Amino acid sequence: MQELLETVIENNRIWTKEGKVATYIPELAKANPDALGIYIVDFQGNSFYEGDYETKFTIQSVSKVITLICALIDRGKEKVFSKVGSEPSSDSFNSMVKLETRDSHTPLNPFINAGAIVTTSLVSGDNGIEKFDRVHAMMKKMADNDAIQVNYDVYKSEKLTGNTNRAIAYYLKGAEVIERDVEDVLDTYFKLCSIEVTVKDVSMMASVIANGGVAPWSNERLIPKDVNQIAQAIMMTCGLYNASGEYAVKIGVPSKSGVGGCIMAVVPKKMGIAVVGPALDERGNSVAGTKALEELSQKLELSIF
Ligand SMILES: NC(=O)CC[C@H](N)C(=O)O
Repeated sequence: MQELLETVIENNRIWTKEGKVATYIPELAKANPDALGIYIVDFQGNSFYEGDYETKFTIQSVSKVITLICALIDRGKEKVFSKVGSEPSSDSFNSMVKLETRDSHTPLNPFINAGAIVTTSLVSGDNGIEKFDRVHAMMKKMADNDAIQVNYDVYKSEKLTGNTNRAIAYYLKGAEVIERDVEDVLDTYFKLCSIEVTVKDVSMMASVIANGGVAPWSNERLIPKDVNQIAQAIMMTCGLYNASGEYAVKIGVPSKSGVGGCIMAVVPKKMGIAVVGPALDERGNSVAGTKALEELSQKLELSIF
C-alpha cells in the first residue's frame, strides 16, 4: 500500500498545475497550489500516508456531510427533507437559480451551499454558538481529535466576503425555508467551513462512515445506521456538486469535496480516504486530488459498482 501511495502521488502531482486555488474567499488564496497529500485509515488500525499529508487546510464543504448527519440525528428525516431535497444539481455549488423555480423553494440537496445553510439552521441548539458546538463536537469525535479548531483568518475572510451565501440565506428566509435568524445561521455556516484539519482528520471521519457509523478504533457507534446510509447515498449522488456523475463513473465511492482542496472518500466496509490538493478545477474540485483518487480506485478496485 505504501509503495502504491508513493506512485499515486508521484504520478499525479503534475495535475496540481492544471488547477487554481480558490480566491473568492481571499484567505484561501494563500494555500499552496502545488500541494498533494493523501491519508488512508482502515478498520484494523492501519494508516498509510504520502505526499503533503501534513498540510493544514479548512474543511469547507466537507463539513456539509457532518452538518447533515447532525441535522438528521437532531430533527429526523421527515423534518430535514421537508426543508431540503436529495436530488443532484447541475448548477454550481453556490448557485441560487433553482431556489426560485422549485415550487417548494427548498434547495436541491444538502451538499450545495443553499442546502447546507438550511441543514445548519436545523441542527439542535438555541443559537448559532450552540449549533456550531454541536457539529464541531461531532467532527472531533469522528476524527478522534479534540484539537480541531476554527481558522479565524479564514472565518473572518468568509464572513466579510460571503455575500452570495448571504443572498441565498435571505432568500430562503423570505421563502420560510429558514426559520431562524439569518445572520446567526450564516455565522455558524462560515465557522463550520473554516474548521482547520489535515487529511488524517478527514480520513478518520471517512472511516467512521465507511464502517457503518461506528468508530473503527473504539467500536463506539457515532452515527445511527439509517442516518449513515443517507449520508453515503447523498455523497454518492451530490458529493462533488455538478461533477458528481463523472466522479461516480471514474472513482465510484461516496465522497465529498471542498474548496479548501480536500476530498473525503468513503470506501464502504473497507476504509476512509482523504486527499488534499488546493488547486481546483472550474467546478471547485481538487484536480490532482480527483486524479489521484481515480488511479487509486482503479488499482485497488474500490468502485462500489
Ligand atoms: N464548495 C465549498 O467548499 C464552498 C464552501 C465555502 N465556505 C462557501 O460557502 O462558499
